Amino acid sequence: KLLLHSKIKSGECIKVKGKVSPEATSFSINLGWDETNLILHFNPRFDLHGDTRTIVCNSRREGEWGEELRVSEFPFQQGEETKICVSFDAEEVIVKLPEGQELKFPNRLGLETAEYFSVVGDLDIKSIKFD
Ligand SMILES: C=CCO[C@@H]1O[C@H](CO)[C@@H](O[C@@H]2O[C@H](CO)[C@H](O)[C@H](OCc3cn(-c4n[nH]c(N)n4)nn3)[C@H]2O)[C@H](O)[C@H]1NC(C)=O
Repeated sequence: KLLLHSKIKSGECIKVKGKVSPEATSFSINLGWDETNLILHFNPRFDLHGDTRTIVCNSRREGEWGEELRVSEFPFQQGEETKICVSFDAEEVIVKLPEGQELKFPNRLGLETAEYFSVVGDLDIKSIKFD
């Protein structure tokens, strides 16, 4: 589990490199103001809550989850290295997936700076870089 509390400005790209656990069920990357106010909950599920090999994205406002968006691509493999880049502005959050695909998710809270970034679950973090 990694937790960062630092001012993250829009336009910066947060690059997470890590290795997915061999028996991974899911991991989450969360960006927002604090744990209960998230502009991005990025949750690849290998096998969780009835989802298999599905990326679930959502927002969270004062602890309440918003409407989930499910993504068709699933460019992750258990036991493999992965690299994900997260950036955002007042309108949207952009997640660059390992093979370069870009996932866009509305910034439902309109946050222009983020103070909270966490990585949770079955991902063994190798590095976090702020580009
Ligand atoms: C079909 C039954 C009712 O719908 C289900 O309702 C579940 C509960 O709300 C949904 O799962 C939540 O979905 C949220 C995003 O919308 C979050 O992913 C939530 O997990 C939050 C979480 C995980 N973790 C965590 N800690 N450690 C690890 N490994 N994970 N900490 N907080 C999940 O428990 C789940 O995605 C949702 N499924 C569907 C298909 O809608």
